[in-house]
Amino acid sequence: KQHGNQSLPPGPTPIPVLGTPKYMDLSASTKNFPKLSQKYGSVFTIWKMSEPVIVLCGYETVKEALVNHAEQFSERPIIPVMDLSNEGYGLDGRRWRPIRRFTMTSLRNFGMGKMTMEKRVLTESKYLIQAVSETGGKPFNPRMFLAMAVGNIISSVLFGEHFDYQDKQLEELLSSTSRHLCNIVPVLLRFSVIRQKVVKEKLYLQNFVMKYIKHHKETLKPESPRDFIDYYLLKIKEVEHEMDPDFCETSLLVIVIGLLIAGTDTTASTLKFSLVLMAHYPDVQAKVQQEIDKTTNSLRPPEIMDKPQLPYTNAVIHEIQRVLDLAPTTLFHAVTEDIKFRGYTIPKGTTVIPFLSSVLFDPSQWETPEVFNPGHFLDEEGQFRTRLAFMPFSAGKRVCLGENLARMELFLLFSALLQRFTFTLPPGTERQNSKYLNLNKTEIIASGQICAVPRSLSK
Ligand code: HEM
Repeated sequence: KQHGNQSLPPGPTPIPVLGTPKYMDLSASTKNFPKLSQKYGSVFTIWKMSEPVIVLCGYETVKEALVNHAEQFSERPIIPVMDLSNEGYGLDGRRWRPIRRFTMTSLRNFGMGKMTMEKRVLTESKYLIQAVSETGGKPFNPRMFLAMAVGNIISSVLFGEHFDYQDKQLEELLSSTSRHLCNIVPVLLRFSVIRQKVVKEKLYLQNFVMKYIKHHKETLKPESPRDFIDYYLLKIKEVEHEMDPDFCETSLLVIVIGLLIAGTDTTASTLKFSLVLMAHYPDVQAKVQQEIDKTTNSLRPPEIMDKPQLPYTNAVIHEIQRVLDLAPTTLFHAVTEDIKFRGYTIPKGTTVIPFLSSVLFDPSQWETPEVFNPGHFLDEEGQFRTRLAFMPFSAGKRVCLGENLARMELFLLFSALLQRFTFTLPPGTERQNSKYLNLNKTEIIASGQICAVPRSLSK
């Protein structure tokens, strides 16, 4: 197809002005994109009105773009909802590079010191276990508890706050962040998002976070930063002599809100899906429990240092993330300059969609792509093996900034819960196969119920 005098990848013919609206409906992308890819190949063009949008399919293609041409594919198109009030500072704004670098380093620093990230997660897992045990084995939807646990972890990291599970503030915060994320991650599209509402939620989040920034400024001790806001405030002081510093209170506010939105519902939904899946696959669950019992001797919750002794558990968590495919079209990318890719020309600024589903289900990469199979991540000796096509966090310069935290949360919370409880389907509910589970993810995450039957820990 000709766009100007350059050759774009092929694709369905756009309707003048409207483009290809059918294919811009991302909630249908898992259905539509494979068909388009079959017809036009692993790189094709769809149209958002009169703007071309390039879709990348399959492990080889996505890797070639995001990893081999990482720099060129590292830009973001402007997402109006996100751009509303961030004044160019957000992680998708013009100034993302230094802010992203700083944020990653500070999150990594929480791996050290008194209150390590692991300790924060382990502390929270106790509250979660308590809340789950109070359901007394009766059917319940664990979604809210999981969101509260994960919300508490990120708020402890960002501003040192732990909320009680009954606290209305936490509930408000969670529903606010979750409605925001729905705009971005189609599998989480449960609520109809009205623009006005988004603006209101944003204001709520702004006021909420501003209160903490104010309090932190008043109580900051430069020699002992307590959390992310403290680190950031110190950085602001360090660069305040600069003419137009990237680090200022506006960018702090934008980043903290961004982290709250990106860091809560993603992990909580993955955990929710994990528990329901375990109820549908009792053999897998029993094997995980056996491995955990053997390693921890039934007494203490699993820790990160146990991971090498828990290859099966680790494989199960990876396989859950693969089949969940939480962000099928990830966040949009854009190219930094005119580039040649696979014989085509993609003009500077063009939106690019790396279609992660097509990587996580790529038949050339997975033995049984459509089937839940922890064996994908195990070698012949039953040891854990990484797979290059495991990209639920995407890849390259824009790979999920919270990947380490998310993986730590998934491992610690999932294994702590399975150590204490056996998750079963409510009486009268039938077990389902991979196909059903694949087709009903949104429903399962939103409203699926399970029972948590306490296990008797021997010794
Ligand atoms: C299971 C949990 C999670 C999944 C599956 C996930 C997945 C993703 C994906 C696919 C992207 C887009 C990458 C791209 O553009 O190619 C992303 C971006 C991002 N994630 Fe996550 N994420 C998770 C948890 C978290 C957590 C816990 C945090 C916060 C601490 C977080 C913070 C972010 C941020 C800030 C970005 C934007 C990065 C940038 O634009 O430079 N995520 N995530």
